[in-house]
Amino acid sequence: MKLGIIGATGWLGSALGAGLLSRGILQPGDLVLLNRSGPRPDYHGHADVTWARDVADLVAQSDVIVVSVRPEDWPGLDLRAEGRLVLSFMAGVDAATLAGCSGRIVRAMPNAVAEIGASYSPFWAAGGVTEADRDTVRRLLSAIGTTDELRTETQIDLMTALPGSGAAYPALMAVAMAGFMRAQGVCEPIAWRAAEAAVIGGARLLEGRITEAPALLAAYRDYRGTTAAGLDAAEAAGFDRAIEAALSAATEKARRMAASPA
Ligand SMILES: NC(=O)C1=CN([C@@H]2O[C@H](COP(=O)(O)OP(=O)(O)OC[C@H]3O[C@@H](n4cnc5c(N)ncnc54)[C@H](O)[C@@H]3O)[C@@H](O)[C@H]2O)C=CC1
Ligand SMILES: O=C(O)[C@@H]1CCC=N1
Repeated sequence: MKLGIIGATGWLGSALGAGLLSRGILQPGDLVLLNRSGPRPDYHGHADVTWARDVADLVAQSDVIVVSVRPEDWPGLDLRAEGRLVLSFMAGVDAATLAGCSGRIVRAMPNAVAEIGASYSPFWAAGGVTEADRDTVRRLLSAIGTTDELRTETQIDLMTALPGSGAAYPALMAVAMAGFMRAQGVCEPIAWRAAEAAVIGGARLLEGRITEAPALLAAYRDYRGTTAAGLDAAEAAGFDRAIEAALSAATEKARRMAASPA
């Protein structure tokens, strides 16, 4: 299978290319790449990939096409992909808009954790996408982590808001936590290490058992110690409401982008 990646040296396109090659899912000769800055002598340690001249050249050489450009760059792309499977990573560009390229459309929502092969990238398939296409999509997405098929396209906007945000909310928490420590006179490196202990160490304890989060919270509350006091104060200050507002705002933004394409 020849895979064309439009935006092959961008954040996600590059992570996908790296994952496909390092995991041996595709060979360098299977990749047809396009970016705006032109061919590079080395693509993740490989010289023998194909660099397309333009979008039409990429389509002509590819069976499957990944669109990994920013949503605002979609209208200028002029993608004509009749008979091809088109896998879009774009937030807020819906299937009705993508249908203009005449390909078989799948939308996936990866995240920046693709960089370390641990993205959760759920996908949704439009009409006309075959079971073989779905297998292809699962195989491609396995290069950057895990996936599930979603039943409705509207859920892509929700996934854009949550897993799509990648490391953003952990980073937001880390900045607030380290900021508190510094404000209390803790030196910079120790403030960051303290935040890392809570954000990364705590997350590692939950890895693979996230459904146990409510039980873990209950255990801290039952302990009736300092953490229980902190949890109560966070809730009283609107922690849940802040998360809800964040996810609602991001989902709404994705929906607005789809409603009025650039
Ligand atoms: N970065 C993230 O965390 C996430 C991004 N996405 C979606 O993935 C898509 C890609 O995002 P990023 O990789 O972050 O963007 P990026 O800006 O890092 O990469 C996009 C690349 O596309 C290239 N490009 C733009 N127009 C082009 C054209 N006409 N021909 C060839 N190359 C072109 C740009 O030069 C750039 O290298 C976006 O649509 C975004 O909504 C989805 C989930 C998470
Ligand atoms: O912030 C963004 O727009 C990108 C797309 C989806 C998640 N991250």
